[in-house]
Amino acid sequence: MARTPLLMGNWKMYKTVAEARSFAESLGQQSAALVDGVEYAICAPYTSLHVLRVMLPANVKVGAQNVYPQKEGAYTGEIAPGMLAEFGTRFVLAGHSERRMLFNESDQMVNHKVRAIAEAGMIPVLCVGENSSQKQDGITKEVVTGQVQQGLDGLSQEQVAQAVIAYEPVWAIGSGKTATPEDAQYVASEIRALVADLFGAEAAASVRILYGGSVKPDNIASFVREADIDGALVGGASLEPSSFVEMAQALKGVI
Ligand SMILES: O=C(CO)COP(=O)(O)O
Repeated sequence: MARTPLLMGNWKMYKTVAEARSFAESLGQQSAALVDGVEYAICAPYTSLHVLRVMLPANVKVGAQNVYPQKEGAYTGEIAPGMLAEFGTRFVLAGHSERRMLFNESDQMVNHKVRAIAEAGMIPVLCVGENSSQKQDGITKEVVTGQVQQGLDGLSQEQVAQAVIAYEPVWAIGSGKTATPEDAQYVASEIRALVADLFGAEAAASVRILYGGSVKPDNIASFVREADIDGALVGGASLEPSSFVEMAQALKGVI
């Protein structure tokens, strides 16, 4: 497969700097178990980005979970893309369902963030997914492709080729329930087909699509084995170095 698989943790609002340091130390001790041929990343709270950048093994990249889409200005409490890029942040999440729901982020705001992240030279991770009532109504494809179309609007073909899209069904997040690999593959294939329509075949062949939602060491391989799923965005199971390493090991057979 031409696309490098990506195992990405999303720590959400967990871990102090001291806890992040001890995670990085522990992962460093086990770094030989991080199989080659996979790209690794941890999206951490802003406060832990620096310690992770300094202490994580070299093959584990640092990501942020949010950003404000302005270069600078009177935006009390916000963080600009350039501030993240300055010390080596590689990925930034945009449009995670928790931000869409709890902080009322619209598709338009998500799109501004995606553009600002790409313009600052980092890789946007556009998060999309249907909620349970949308799933029951049978409109998963419409919801997800709508979010992707609006989220990527205005990016260049090259920026889309570099980007990451995370398909996370809202009902699967933190619930212990997952999509079936077949359903996740179907949605991922629809996302890739839409990217091909909007940005061309080359961008569609390069963009990485992750599955997220209750991914664990014992189920990650079943998703990443699917043709259009290039990795996983993992919440709870990314918090312990041991389960992060177990997920890396589980990918051995499927890359
Ligand atoms: O929201 C998620 C990652 O962004 C998924 O969280 P869980 O892996 O804890 O279900």
